[in-house]
Amino acid sequence: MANSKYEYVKSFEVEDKLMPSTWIVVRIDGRHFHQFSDEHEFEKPNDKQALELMNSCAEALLEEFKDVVFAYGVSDEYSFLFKKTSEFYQRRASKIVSILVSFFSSLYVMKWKTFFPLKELKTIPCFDARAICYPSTKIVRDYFSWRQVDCHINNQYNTCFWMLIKSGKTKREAQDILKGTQTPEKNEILFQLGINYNELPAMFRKGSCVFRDKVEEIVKYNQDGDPVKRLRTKVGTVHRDIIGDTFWREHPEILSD
Ligand SMILES: Nc1nc2c(ncn2[C@@H]2O[C@H](COP(=O)(O)OP(=O)(O)OP(=O)(O)O)[C@@H](O)[C@H]2O)c(=O)[nH]1
Ligand SMILES: [Mg+2]
Repeated sequence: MANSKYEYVKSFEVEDKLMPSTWIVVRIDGRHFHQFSDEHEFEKPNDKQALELMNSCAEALLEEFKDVVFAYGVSDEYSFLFKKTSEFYQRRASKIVSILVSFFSSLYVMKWKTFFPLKELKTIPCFDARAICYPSTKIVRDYFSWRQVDCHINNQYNTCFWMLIKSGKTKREAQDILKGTQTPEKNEILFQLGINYNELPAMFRKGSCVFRDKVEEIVKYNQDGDPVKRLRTKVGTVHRDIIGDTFWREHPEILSD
């Protein structure tokens, strides 16, 4: 197409390429989810269905975008890790961020009825997003450890808080009881209220990890009636410790170059 005299406006668009050969993390976070969770009467402090809806959206996102190799989610947030060599949209930040966050938001609406068949979606779920580049696998792992520590701290506090409320305390009283308490004291408070923190669902305590894994599946049965199996790559969700070495050592393909 011939250049028009208006073509020059394009020169105002700034380049926003993310640094090459770095790990890109896109973190999305629900907008005003404090209010959104109240409006939709999410269970406090954790709503299993709401978290599983988030996980299902993350799984679908990994199915769609093959360069996303891992995701970690907690509460109203999800972090998506692109492989280091990704050339997704020539690494243009605005393209990457906007595509991921709009894809996720649309999925959230589309899947709502599956997870909340009896609840009407009353307000518009909306997410913000940012992209960050990390230069080494150590820092990527520290990033996910940071999110998981946050999950633990918030979950332990919130569980104590809502259990104190259920036991008859006012919000003010619960806040005062928890002020300045460390992990062992919070565990003790929960124990007094009849809860063993370590027995709460792992999804609440550890958050959710989504990635591709090899799973064995039966393709057919042979003449002797024995199953013939093959390995297939499948996106799935687990709730595990990602702080420390174990998880990453068991899944070296996630952080390989
Ligand atoms: N009841 C309930 N609330 C949840 C659950 N997951 C997330 N939330 C709510 O979502 C909030 C997420 O925290 P933030 O992202 O800091 O708060 P926000 O209201 O979304 O604020 P912005 O992200 O700044 O827009 C929590 O504080 C809870 O109020 C859940 O499973 N149950
Ligand atoms: Mg939020």
